[in-house]
Amino acid sequence: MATDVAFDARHRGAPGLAHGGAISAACDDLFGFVLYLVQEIAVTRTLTVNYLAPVPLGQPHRITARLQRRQGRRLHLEATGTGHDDVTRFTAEALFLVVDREHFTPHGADADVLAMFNRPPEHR
Ligand SMILES: CCCCCCCCCCCCCC(=O)SCCNC(=O)CCNC(=O)[C@H](O)C(C)(C)COP(=O)(O)OP(=O)(O)OC[C@H]1O[C@@H](n2cnc3c(N)ncnc32)[C@H](O)[C@@H]1OP(=O)(O)O
Repeated sequence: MATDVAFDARHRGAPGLAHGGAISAACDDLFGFVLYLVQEIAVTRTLTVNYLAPVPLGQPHRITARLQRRQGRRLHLEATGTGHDDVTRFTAEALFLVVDREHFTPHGADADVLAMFNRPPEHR
């Protein structure tokens, strides 16, 4: 699974650079899309981002994510963020835990929860 993202002024941390939280969110979000490929309902338990180099605003980066291994309910995912200049500026590792649909039903409208399992959400 891959996405191209160019962080912009909304994601600014230090002047001219993307905030680490925005980078982390982008990785977590893409991991959520990997779940559609592996056909598992799961949520993030841990997320570790390795910030290897500053990420300039306005420069497209390709984030690729994949399931690295599975161990029972535990899904180990990994991601890499690389600029068009071939510089890898961040990587991420996450542990997702498989949950039942009931994990979501107390919090969202039934139709919204059902729709989430039928198709990926609109890309934001
Ligand atoms: C079909 C396609 C559908 C796709 C759509 C999907 C939905 C999309 C959603 C989009 C999402 C997008 C992303 C988002 O934004 S997800 C949003 C952010 N995440 C959350 O809100 C999750 C909040 N946390 C929880 O709800 C609970 O903690 C969960 C449900 C995760 C686990 O609570 P639960 O009570 O169930 O489990 P447990 O605590 O007994 O642990 C279970 C097992 O795991 C082992 N363990 C725990 N920690 C670690 C660790 N650090 N290293 C190694 N192992 C660890 C633990 O020892 C145990 O092992 P075992 O004893 O069983 O052997």
